[in-house]
Amino acid sequence: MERAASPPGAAPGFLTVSGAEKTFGAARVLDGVDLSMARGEFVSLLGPSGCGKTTLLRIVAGLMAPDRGRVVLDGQDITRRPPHKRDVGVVFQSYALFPHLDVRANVAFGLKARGVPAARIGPAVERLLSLVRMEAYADRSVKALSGGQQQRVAVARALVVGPKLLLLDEPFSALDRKLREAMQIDLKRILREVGTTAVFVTHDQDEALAMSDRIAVMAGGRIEHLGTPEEIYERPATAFAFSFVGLSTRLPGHVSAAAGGEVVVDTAVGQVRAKANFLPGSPVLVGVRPERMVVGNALANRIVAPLADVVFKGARVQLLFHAPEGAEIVVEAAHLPPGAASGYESILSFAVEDTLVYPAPDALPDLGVAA
Ligand SMILES: Nc1ncnc2c1ncn2[C@@H]1O[C@H](COP(=O)(O)OP(=O)(O)OP(=O)(O)O)[C@@H](O)[C@H]1O
Repeated sequence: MERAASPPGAAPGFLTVSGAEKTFGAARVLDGVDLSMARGEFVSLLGPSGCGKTTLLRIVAGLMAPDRGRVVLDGQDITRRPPHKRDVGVVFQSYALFPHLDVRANVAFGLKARGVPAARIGPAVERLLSLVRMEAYADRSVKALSGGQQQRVAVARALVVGPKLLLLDEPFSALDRKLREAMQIDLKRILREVGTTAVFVTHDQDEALAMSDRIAVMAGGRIEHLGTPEEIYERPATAFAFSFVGLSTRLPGHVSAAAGGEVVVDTAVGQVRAKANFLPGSPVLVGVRPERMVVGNALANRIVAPLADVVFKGARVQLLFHAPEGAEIVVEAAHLPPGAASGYESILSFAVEDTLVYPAPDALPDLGVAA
């Protein structure tokens, strides 16, 4: 997977949000958020509807003041600075272009407003139009553009003034899937070329995994895990992050033995071992990714469950097994096991190292409205 890497040796701290809190009435929407980003980095805020992503973005943009906390950009405390004095560009889901202006005038707008001489505006606008591949549409009214084209113009308009930071709030959510994927690749290329630091709000985990240097998984006004896509997927820090990102098997259980950094967990479908530290008797949630589980007894942890359903995914198949108490076991395999049919009792196995264990949430995590 190719990602725009942060410049070598770049330390976090180009953008720092510390202790951000925001309450609306009785609702605490941000509950002490800390976020530190390196120059040139692309970070996605990922989480279910209402978790506070947009509120955090608006605080960084200066469109809303935090009740507590600070925002520092490139060494300057901008917490109380108005939006237009922050050097921050914003692209929203709705394109918010000026409908009475053509594409070129929309992109030129920010430079004109800053009193940049006309001789410098022309080349800057042409460069941005070429970057977003909209040169051929420069004279067209923005009303005569498709959604994807309008969003390209919105990105060009935000970048033309050379902001230190670009904030994007679900910019592709109105686009169909194919166009959205094309725009993701394009935006990555554009930001790499300009080297702009960006914060990207999405509730679409595939989008976050595909685009980000790091992802901040948010829930209930907090960042649950901030890490690279690989870290977030392979070693999520919390049961929520594990459950929200990717498909997963989640089995409730109790620790029956613990020694030397390893635990044994009793689940409704069998005993499993994992590398973790919990006291015996602790209620836990065992987690396994679908591609880490195999049909058959090849690996050390073995459970038995009946096959409930098969979902063909083209090159792969997803096998769904039922565990008691409503838990579902998901296995991704290259092909259907011979003789597999609904109700077929199977041994499923997975490695001790691939078995994740979390403190049992009060209830299985509420994933909100996923993409
Ligand atoms: N100005 C406001 N006044 C009152 N409540 C607000 C205000 N802005 C946001 N909220 C509430 O704060 C919570 C978090 O909103 P926010 O827009 O940050 O969530 P989000 O994670 O971006 O969700 P979504 O993906 O649905 O946009 C929501 O419950 C929302 O209703």
